[in-house]
Parts: sequence; C-alpha cells; structure tokens
Amino acid sequence: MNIEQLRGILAALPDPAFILSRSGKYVAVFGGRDNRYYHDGSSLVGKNLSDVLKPDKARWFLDNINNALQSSSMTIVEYELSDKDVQGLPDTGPEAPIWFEGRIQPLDFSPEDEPVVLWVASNISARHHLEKSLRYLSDTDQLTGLGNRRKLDHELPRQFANYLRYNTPASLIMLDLDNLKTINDAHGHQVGDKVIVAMADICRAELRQTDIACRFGGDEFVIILPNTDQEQAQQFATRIHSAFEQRATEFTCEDSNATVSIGVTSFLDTDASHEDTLRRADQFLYQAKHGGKNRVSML
Ligand SMILES: Nc1nc2c(ncn2[C@@H]2O[C@H](COP(=O)(O)OP(=O)(O)OP(=O)(O)O)[C@@H](O)[C@H]2O)c(=O)[nH]1
Repeated sequence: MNIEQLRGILAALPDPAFILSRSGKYVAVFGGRDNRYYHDGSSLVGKNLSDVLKPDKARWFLDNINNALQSSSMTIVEYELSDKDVQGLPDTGPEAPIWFEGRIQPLDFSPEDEPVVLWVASNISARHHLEKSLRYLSDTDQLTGLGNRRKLDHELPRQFANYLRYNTPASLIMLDLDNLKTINDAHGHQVGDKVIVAMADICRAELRQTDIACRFGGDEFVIILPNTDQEQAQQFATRIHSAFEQRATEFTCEDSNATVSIGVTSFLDTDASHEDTLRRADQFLYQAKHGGKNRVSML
C-alpha cells in the first residue's frame, strides 16, 4: 500500500483521531468527516488545547494525555463537549453537546520533539442518553417519581459510609400513610394512588437537593437527610406532617382520615451499619402507629 492510499484510509476513519503532544498541541487530525456525528477538526492542527478550550477543560485534556503517557498504556475517558466549547470549529455538525468516549494511546515516536498520543474521540451520545434513562427508570418509582427501594438500597449504605468517614450528622425519616386501606375501600384504588402521590409531592417540595426520598413499599416512604441532625430532622418531619394534614383533607372519608405516621432517627456511633439505623426508624414508626397514628415519633 502506498502513502497516498494510507492517507486515504486515515481520512476515511469514521471517528476523529487526534495526534496530541504532551504540551497540548494538535499535531494532526484524521477522519471523523461525517458531520452528522462530528465537527470537522482539521482547523485545529497547529493550535494548542489552551488556544481553543477554556482553561479548566484544557487542563483536563492535558492531565489525561499525561496520565496515558505515564502509564504507557491506553486509557479510556468519557466527557461532554460541544462545538461552542472549542473555538474555531465550523458550525456544521451536531448542534447539541456530544458525549465522547476518548481512547488515548501513547505513541512510541515523537514527531515534534515531544511525546504524543493518539486520541480517538467516538461519539457515544446515543449510548450515554440510553444509559441515563435506564438508570433513571431502574431507580425511580413509577407512581410517584421518587426513588424506589433499589435506589434506597444503593444510597443508604453510601450515606452511612459518608457519616463514618466525615462524622457529619445525617438522619433518616420513615413514614407510613394511615388508613390507606379504608380510603381505597371507600373511594377506590385510584384515590388511594392520589394520596400516595400527594405525599410524594410534599416530600419533593420540602426536600433540599441533597435529600433523598424513596418509596419504600406500598404506602411507606424513607427519606435520607444528609448533614441533618436529630433536631433539624424533627423539624423537617413536623413540617411534612402538617403539610400533609392540610393537603389530605380532600381525601377524608366518613370513618377515616388520610394522615401520616412518622418515625425519625439519626445515624449513631453505636450503629454497626445502616441497617441498625433503618431498624430504629422503623421502631419509631411502629411507636407512632401504636401511639394512635397521625404523629411524629423519635428519640
Ligand atoms: N391505592 C394504592 N394502595 C396501595 C398501594 N400500595 C399499597 N396500597 C395499599 O395500602 C395499604 C397498606 O397497608 P397498611 O399500611 O397495613 O394499611 P393502612 O390502612 O394504611 O393501615 P395503617 O398503616 O395501620 O393505618 C394496603 O391496603 C395496600 O393495598 C398503591 O400503590 N396504591
């Protein structure tokens, strides 16, 4: 095969392949000509990452180039980039930001007196969005849009590990709707569903971004409150309790009110695992139920 044919093959590569030097120079760009997937990067040749990218992004690329060179093996990274992030790219190409998988392979020659890598950037946007929606679906309760039991099983040990590591307080609220069976029987299952959704809406409205509310089972919810001590958790639980009391009057039936019972606790040094905390929250919930329902119970 002659040099012209090799050139043709490089130009025909479906994904763009960049030769990048250790100091961040675009030494050469091959392939990636299909503008349904990529912007033409040929104008970048001769420029430096720091000429075309914002400083933090340029630094990230340089770090990855250096990691690959130091490890002498291929490294794989995922990142998001749009044509607006890279100065000087033509407008023709995808409008939305692209998710890339970058495969960074050190090369054993130095065309510009410094080591270089081959950085192949593949458009994985479709896969990324699919993975994101699968993750969302598998972690989300369909009826309420809150996290599901699986999400709780993932988050609770993580939050307990954070508590042990950083020794910052964190609390747990377990709540169970009262009399849902009677409401279902009196008004129908769909109204019962609305009561569950009303509770979820209140949780969502009251939560901070870092709080995690999950539907634990039928009419039972668990809320993890990071950076929250027992007293703050109690205030939060009381707020949820009153908000639900006001909201739920619309679901009241002759012999039963839609109310909620709540157990509150915090991670304690004596807890061997998150399961001890969850068990204690459940005990307080049990106490609230057996104390006459429609109340908050805690230490
Ligand atoms: N509408 C509706 N009802 C549900 C759903 N999941 C569970 N339930 C019902 O909720 C009730 C939960 O059981 P319990 O907590 O023992 O019933 P409860 O009447 O709330 O009793 P207390 O908690 O003691 O007040 C059962 O009757 C379930 O059929 C759901 O998704 N929608």
